[in-house]
Order: sequence, then structure tokens, then C-alpha cells
Amino acid sequence: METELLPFLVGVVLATALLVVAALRHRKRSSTSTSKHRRLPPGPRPWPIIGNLNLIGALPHRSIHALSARYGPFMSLRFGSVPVVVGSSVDAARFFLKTNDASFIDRPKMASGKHTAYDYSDIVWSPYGAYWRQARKLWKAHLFSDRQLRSQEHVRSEELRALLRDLSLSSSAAAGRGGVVVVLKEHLLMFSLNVISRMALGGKYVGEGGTDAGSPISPAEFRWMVDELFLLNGVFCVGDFIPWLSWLDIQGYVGRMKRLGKMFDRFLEHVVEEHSQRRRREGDKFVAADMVDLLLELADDPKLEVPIKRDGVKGFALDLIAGGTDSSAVTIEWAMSELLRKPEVLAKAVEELDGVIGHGRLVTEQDIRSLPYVEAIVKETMRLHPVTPLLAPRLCREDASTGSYDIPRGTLVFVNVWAIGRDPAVWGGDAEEFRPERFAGSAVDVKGQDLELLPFGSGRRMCPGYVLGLKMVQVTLANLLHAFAWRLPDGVAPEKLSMQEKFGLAVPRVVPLEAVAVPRLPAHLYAGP
Ligand code: HEM
Repeated sequence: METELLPFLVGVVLATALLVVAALRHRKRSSTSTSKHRRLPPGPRPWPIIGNLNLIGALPHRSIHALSARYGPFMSLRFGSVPVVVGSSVDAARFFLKTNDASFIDRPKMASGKHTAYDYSDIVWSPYGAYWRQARKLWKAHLFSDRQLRSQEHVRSEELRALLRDLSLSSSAAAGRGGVVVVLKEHLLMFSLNVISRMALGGKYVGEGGTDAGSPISPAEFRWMVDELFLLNGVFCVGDFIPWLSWLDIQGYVGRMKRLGKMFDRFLEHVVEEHSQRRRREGDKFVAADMVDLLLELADDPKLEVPIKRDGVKGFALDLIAGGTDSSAVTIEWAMSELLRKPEVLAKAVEELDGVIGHGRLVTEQDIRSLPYVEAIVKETMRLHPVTPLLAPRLCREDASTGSYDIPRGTLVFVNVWAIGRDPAVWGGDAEEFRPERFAGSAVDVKGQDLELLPFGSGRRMCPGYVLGLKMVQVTLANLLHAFAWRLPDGVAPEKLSMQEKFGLAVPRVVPLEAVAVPRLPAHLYAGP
């Protein structure tokens, strides 16, 4: 037994010695090459093979923020063999997203884009080029034009009334006990899922039933798929950074991505096929009724600069579903969590709603501009809880320089908008506090112009769905506050409410928010659509 082990042990000792020598040489080389050839931003020394991946914890925006506090607002890291630069200040955001937008407009080719987004044929993961430019133009001109968004306002308002009805039914079922505890996120996800599936797909694909072609997918299954999509699009997958290890799929993420990609494809293929059949059936009389109809019409246009194939149509539909579902629900859940921890802020919002709207009707999208305090609550929520704290990763497509530092082509770039939103140099000593009053009389907005507040990103790669996303968050939150008196369940003290985050492409609460909702408007306003 001992003689069998000996060669193995000698092997281990030799391998360890070689690894240590390699590590020392690598650390020496990386520090000298940094200073001699390129003026890279400062950062922690990388280890061989893993680089700085050992420094990234379960909440990467927080780990990276802690490192930036030491190394500065332009910081170099190495993830495996991939050079990374993180920007964590207003100036850094200006450099990456405004002044040098063209250099940082590309996306890296990561496993999630390959396996869950039709080999990068959607918009989120599409590399910079004619295909992406054309897609953005088409979205702006057709899917998200003012006219198109206005024409679908009735869908949003009907689904909102259904949400309020469902919440009031839950509460009246327990009226004798003074309200019932609701898990708010479940209602919010169902609501945004219904809105986006009606606007984008025509509405009939998510309902009770199985996933067999021809029958709708169940809401629970669909919600699971969207959650999984957000998680897998945000994770740091080892194979993306240490390519020679990718075949091992140590974390199991790639396997999950492939499985999820197939599930979405089965669903989207069915959706697209049904839409195509209606177009063929109706011929000249066909009128586009939803966004997939519009996408199919656009894809057929012979004047397109770059053809959009079927996978492209499915990829864009996936962007609509993913963008439209989780982001607004996550933001509203954070807003309600903050408000339940600050009853005085909640009371002030209700006072504004009572004064401007009164008790005889619900809040409409047009009312929002008359509700500055509610608007400020949304901005304050997006400042402290940006849905995508590191934005989506950018790839440097040409060498760039800040004057002090060089950023070589091929560098992966993150802008930590979460850290910028909490920077005391920008927001003052109370930057960590939820205080919507800070926006009173301030022109700072979330639409990509003010670099201290970037929940939707900025520049040409900014979120193309921000008008819809913002409308949904504002009007839904306003109606939740207007239609119900909210409190935490008995026994939960505001200061004890957990605010822990879970990382993915979106960062939701770890523990879903539970709260008691008691209707406060006349009963007929909860009658639903
Ligand atoms: C509260 C709601 C939303 C938030 C906070 C949000 C946030 C973001 C952020 C931070 C990005 C990355 C921008 C960057 O890289 O600089 C993004 C990209 C994107 N978002 Fe949104 N989003 C929201 C709603 C929506 C909606 C409703 C849609 C569509 C229905 C959508 C579709 C997209 C797409 C397609 C991209 C990729 C853009 C590109 O790479 O060119 N988003 N979003």
C-alpha cells in the first residue's frame, strides 16, 4: 500500500513545488509588465490560473466595491485569464458610458449568451455591429415608440386592476382578522408576466396547463424559467474566464443553461409558429396585434440591412419577456421593503396620493408627473437597489486611455452603479439612508443623462425598455400605496426586516417580502377589469 502511494505523493510534492514557482514568477511578471508596458489601473495582484476570482464573493457588487475602496475608482482585476477593469465613480461612468461609449459598446461572448440567447442573436448579448444597431433602431421605431406604448396602455391598466382585485380578495378573505399576510413578489411577478405576455405575445401562452406543444405553459413554470434566466445570465461562470476548464463545468451552470435554453426554445417556437400561421392565414388582411407580430413583419422586410432569422425573432421575444418581467417586480419589492421600514415616508406618499388623486379613482400613468414624492421614492429605490448593480458586462473593442491609465482592447468592463449610488462624495454622509427628500427640487433623473444615478445604464447600450420599465414601476407602486394600507406582519419590527440581497443579472431580496394589505378605497374600485 505504502509503495503504491509513494509515486503519487512524490508527484503531488513536485506538482505543488512547480505551481509555487509558477505562481511566484507570474506574480513578479504581472507586476513588472503592468508598470513597464501599460499603465493599467491599480488592483490586487492576480494568482495564476484563477486571477482574482478568489476575491469575488456571493455578492460581487459588494466584494468589488470593497476592493475599489482600496484601489480606486478605476481598478484592474483579472478573472482567470481575462483582464477586467471596474469603474466605480461618476467620472469612471462618464469615461466608459459617455466619452468613450464607442470603445466600450461591445458585449463579451459568455456561455449564457451562447446557450440561453440563441448564440448571441438577441439584443442583450449581441456583439456590437450592424445586426445590433439595426435591432436597436427597429425596437425604438416600432416596439417602443410612444405610439406603440400608448396603444397598449389599456393592457397595463387592466392588469393593474386585476392585481389590485387579487390583493383585495386575499385581504377580504381574512377581513375579520384585520388583513392577511401577502407575499408581494408573487403577485407582482404574475402581474408583470401578464402585462408583458399580453403586450409581447398576445397573452394566451401562459396559463394553467403543461409545456407540451399546443398547451400553455403554467405560470409557476414560467416564473421558474425567468428566475433561472436572470440567475444564469448574472453568474460568474468559471469556463468564461478559464476556458481550458470549461469542459468540466465545475459549477454545473452550463448544463443548466443548455437545459433552460431548450425549455425556452420549445415555448418560443410554439409562440412564433402560431403567430406565423395567423399571418399566412390572413394574408393581406393581417394586422399586427402584438410585439411578436411586429417582429415577424420586420423580419420579413426585404430592405433590412442584415437579415433577421427565426432565432433572432425568438431571441428578441426572449429579451422582451426577461426585461419586462423581473426587473420591475424586483424594484417594486425593494421600494415596498424600504417604505415598510420607514413608516413616515410611507405616510407622506399616501398623503400626496390622497391630495392629488382623492379616494374616488385609481392612479393613471398620466398622473405620475403630478406625484413628485412618489417619483422621488422610485428614484431613491433605484439609487439604493439598482436591479443590475454592475450593469451588463461591456467589452473594450479598441485601446482606450483615461489620461492616467490605459485600458487595452479585450478588457472586460463593469460599471458599479450600485457603488456610485451609495458614494458619499456624491450623495453626502447619509448616502446609505433611504431618504426620497434628497430629490426634492433636484433635476437628477434615472434616464441615463445623470451619471450619479444609472439604474438603466447610459449611452447607446442603455436599456431600450426603460420608458416601459419606469412607467410600470411608478404606476404600480403608486396604486399599491393608494389602494391599500400596508404594514409588516405582527411581530416583525421595521428595523428587523431583512434586506439581504441575492445576486444574478438582477438582484432581488433573499427573503420575499411579506406584508399585510388592507383596502382603503371604495369597494367598486377593486372590481377588476
Ligand atoms: C425597471 C425596469 C428595468 C431596469 C432597471 C432595466 C435595466 C437595464 C440595464 C441596467 C441594462 C444594461 C445596460 C447597459 O449595459 O448599460 C438593460 C439592458 C437591456 N434591457 Fe432593461 N431594464 C428594465 C426594463 C426593461 C424592459 C421593460 C425591457 C423590454 C421589454 C428591457 C430590455 C432590455 C434589453 C433588450 C437590454 C439590452 C440592451 C443592449 O444590450 O443593447 N429592459 N436593462
